[in-house]
Amino acid sequence: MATEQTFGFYMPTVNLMGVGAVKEAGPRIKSLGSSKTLLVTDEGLFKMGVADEVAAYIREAGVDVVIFPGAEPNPTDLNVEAGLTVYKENNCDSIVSLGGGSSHDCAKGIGIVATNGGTIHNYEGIDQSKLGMPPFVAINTTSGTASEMTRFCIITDTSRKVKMAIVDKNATPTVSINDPILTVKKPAGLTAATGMDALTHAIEAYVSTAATPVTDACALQAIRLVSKSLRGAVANGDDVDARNDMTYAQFLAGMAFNNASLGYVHAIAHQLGGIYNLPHGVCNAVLLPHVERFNLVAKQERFVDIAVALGENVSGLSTREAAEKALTAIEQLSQDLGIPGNLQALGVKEEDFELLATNAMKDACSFTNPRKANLQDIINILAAAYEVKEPQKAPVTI
Ligand SMILES: NC(=O)c1ccc[n+]([C@@H]2O[C@H](COP(=O)([O-])OP(=O)(O)OC[C@H]3O[C@@H](n4cnc5c(N)ncnc54)[C@H](O)[C@@H]3O)[C@@H](O)[C@H]2O)c1
Ligand SMILES: [Fe+2]
Repeated sequence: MATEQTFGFYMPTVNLMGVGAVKEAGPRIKSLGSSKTLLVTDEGLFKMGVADEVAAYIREAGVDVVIFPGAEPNPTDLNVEAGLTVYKENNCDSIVSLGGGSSHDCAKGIGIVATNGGTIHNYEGIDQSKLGMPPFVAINTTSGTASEMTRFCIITDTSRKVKMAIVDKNATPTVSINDPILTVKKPAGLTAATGMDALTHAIEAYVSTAATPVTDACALQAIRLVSKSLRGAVANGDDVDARNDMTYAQFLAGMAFNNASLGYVHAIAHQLGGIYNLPHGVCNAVLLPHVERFNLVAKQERFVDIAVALGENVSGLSTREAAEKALTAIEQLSQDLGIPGNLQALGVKEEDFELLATNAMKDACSFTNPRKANLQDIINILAAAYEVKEPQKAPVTI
């Protein structure tokens, strides 16, 4: 008889998509009862003037704004502390995050500690907080992490050099906003990296031990959209149709992994981010074919579905041959996008493999990987991903 297990489905209450959606930020935060909001963003978007533009929409709606541009890429516990101080000193009563995963996760960290107290380290793991965050509108600009709609919050513990995975229903924003126009200025390298992050979310969710028919539908459509439009979005950033497809792809992938969770790609990538501060999407892209080669025996039929969703012709092939097509399609996509071919090119050191593997096995994302690995298996995956292959001609700058 099957073991009892309940599957939930989490996402924000309201999710706004499409050209012009960003203008809704003001009315939405106002309607949540706010009179003064903390706008959490990163330095890059602040310097580009995007934060001021969004602040103007919020002020137009009659809500005061304090901008905190202190979310660093791979945001840290120190960023959360600094943002929390600004939130409290200014008596803010809500949060708006603007940016990619780093801004949203930093903002979630601020929100969780603002209502629950303590420090962000207290909330590592699954559902460790008691209270919901303040009213929270998340505006996405990267089409990758889907953090604007997930209950995941990834914060680097600077003393341990570990990315803490905080998976908490209370970390879900109240409203998510995806306006493809905000993604048009993304450079090709960032588009490639964040797009591969979205693909990794979809694939890890599809082969996860917690997948359901609902998450499967989201994951497969996300993979189809990435296959259709990621190359185009990287080749021509002004292609709004490709950008729009990628906002839906990353959102659908978010719906999938927010509920089915992830696997060893993310569990290992979090450690690479924590130790070397590397871009999250690039780490995932390099690890993805190697982890899924390890996973192949666990879910062969599912890899056939992935191959088909990636546009591969599998007719006449055995299940095993067709499943392999998923791996070659992933590698071909990475190569077309100019993603670095191996971990060595990213500056990863072989002497760190054991520490990386040990910490990856403790990461909350590892629990739903379809094939159980021991320490040596993870070290072997790292070693395979480390090997030198053809150097890539980058649009990806790391
Ligand atoms: N919470 C989640 O569900 C979740 C899921 C996956 C990854 N993550 C985390 O998210 C982080 C990565 O986030 P990310 O990949 O979205 O990137 P990011 O937020 O770190 O941003 C990277 C850079 O892109 C710039 N940028 C952002 N939007 C831009 C735009 N439209 N035009 C030009 N430049 C732009 C930023 O200024 C920044 O310098 C990592 O810390 C990762 O661990 C979180
Ligand atoms: Fe990710």
